[in-house]
Amino acid sequence: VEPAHNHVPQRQFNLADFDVDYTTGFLPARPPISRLSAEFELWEQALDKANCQNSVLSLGEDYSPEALAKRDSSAQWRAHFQSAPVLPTSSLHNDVELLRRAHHVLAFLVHFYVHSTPPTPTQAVHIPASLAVPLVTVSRVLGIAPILTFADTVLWNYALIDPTQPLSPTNMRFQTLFTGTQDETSFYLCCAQIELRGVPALRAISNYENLASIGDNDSLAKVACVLEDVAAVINDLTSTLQSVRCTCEPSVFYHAIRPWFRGSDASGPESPNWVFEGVEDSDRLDLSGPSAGQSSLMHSLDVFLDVDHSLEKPRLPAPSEQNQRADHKFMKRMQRYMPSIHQNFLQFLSATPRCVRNVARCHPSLIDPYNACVTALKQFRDAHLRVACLYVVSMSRAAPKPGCPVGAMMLKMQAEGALTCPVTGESLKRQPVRGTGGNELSLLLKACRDATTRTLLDR
Ligand code: HEM
Repeated sequence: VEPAHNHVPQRQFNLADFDVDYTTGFLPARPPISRLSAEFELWEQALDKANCQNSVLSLGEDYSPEALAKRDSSAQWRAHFQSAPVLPTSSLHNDVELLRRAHHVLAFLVHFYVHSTPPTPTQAVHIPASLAVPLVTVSRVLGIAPILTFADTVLWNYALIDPTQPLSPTNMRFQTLFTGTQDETSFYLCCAQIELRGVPALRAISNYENLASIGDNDSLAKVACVLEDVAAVINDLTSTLQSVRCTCEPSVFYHAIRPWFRGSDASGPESPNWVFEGVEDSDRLDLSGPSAGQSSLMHSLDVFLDVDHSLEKPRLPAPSEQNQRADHKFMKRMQRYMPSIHQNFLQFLSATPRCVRNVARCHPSLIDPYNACVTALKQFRDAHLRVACLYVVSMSRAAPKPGCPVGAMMLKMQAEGALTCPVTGESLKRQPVRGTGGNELSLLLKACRDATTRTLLDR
């Protein structure tokens, strides 16, 4: 019996059906809109006050004199939402660009609201209904989690520097920033550059899916070309990822930018969840912070190559004890933080009748090109582990730099033998280093890397 993948595909694979553009990929081809209509000025004006060089807000966990000087203006900014009306959103529901802008604005406002509040770790953070209800409503229409996502910070956050020129890494800026630093811009830019460089891989995958048949020499040569193109893209993604080190300072990332990203679960399972006032079942919402782990491009590469992060398929070498302790559901869960149409894209891709790993297994000439792709992705994850270690793990262990009052205060307290910080109440015991989604970081990243290695085929 001929394998199923040899037959003419029953389905056309069309990127455009999934709102994936042939030149900009998962980034919208039309630049995201920059303001909602007048009826939503309540939100837009609040964002204006938070999103500028002289923002009225400061990080609640920052006890520097400059931050303390903004405590009153921060409190006033937040108080405004406690008495603000719950604006109806139905006028946005038929326009995906307006819905995305609303999600972007509201999700940034929620993070500004939560993280400008001085922390009280034993008490739940309450998000007022004026923010919580419209955010949950527009999120349900978009089919995306009601929190700041990779889409809000990168995909739906760009603007063209010169609107007469096409989108490119040198012709983009970002509309909303927590810190206004060049480091934050560079971090989003690195992610956007990866999305753009990934587009030829998406086109190659779509060409593969649409090949009339697979089996004859001509079609096998075409599959080998697809795999070579995808491997070249992944190698470039690794260089782009590493280039972030030149433009984004680890201490700025760790101490000034990343605290704004923290989601409801960032301090681990025991910390109280955020409460969305006016929302039923608020405790069942998906509320992890934004992560490039939500990049549909990276998931597309995994799905195309059949990387099994869930440890469901029999692969060798068997997962280590450490791999088994990691959160196997992380990558699957991150898909809920993508726009639903991109989730559908991944589902469609994963349901392919011609999984390229199976095809390569049946055709020895494809094993090397296939393994070269998987090796490139494994090398991306090795490089990513080093970046995450430099920006997160080492920063969490390093003595704080001068000018980092939060870290300095915590160290002083620790030296004096205190178990909890008297100001924030935070435990001073050494905690496992967690990702923005609350996962134990190195366990998770190594498990993702090792799942990639297990995808390699034997020669
Ligand atoms: C300074 C740069 C970066 C740092 C510090 C960093 C850090 C992290 C951390 C802490 C995680 C754990 C999951 C979580 O968010 O909770 C993670 C996951 C992830 N990140 Fe990054 N990241 C960086 C840049 C990027 C870029 C540019 C990409 C590519 C788009 C990327 C792709 C991923 C992916 C795909 C995951 C899921 C785990 C995996 O697939 O290995 N990261 N990252």
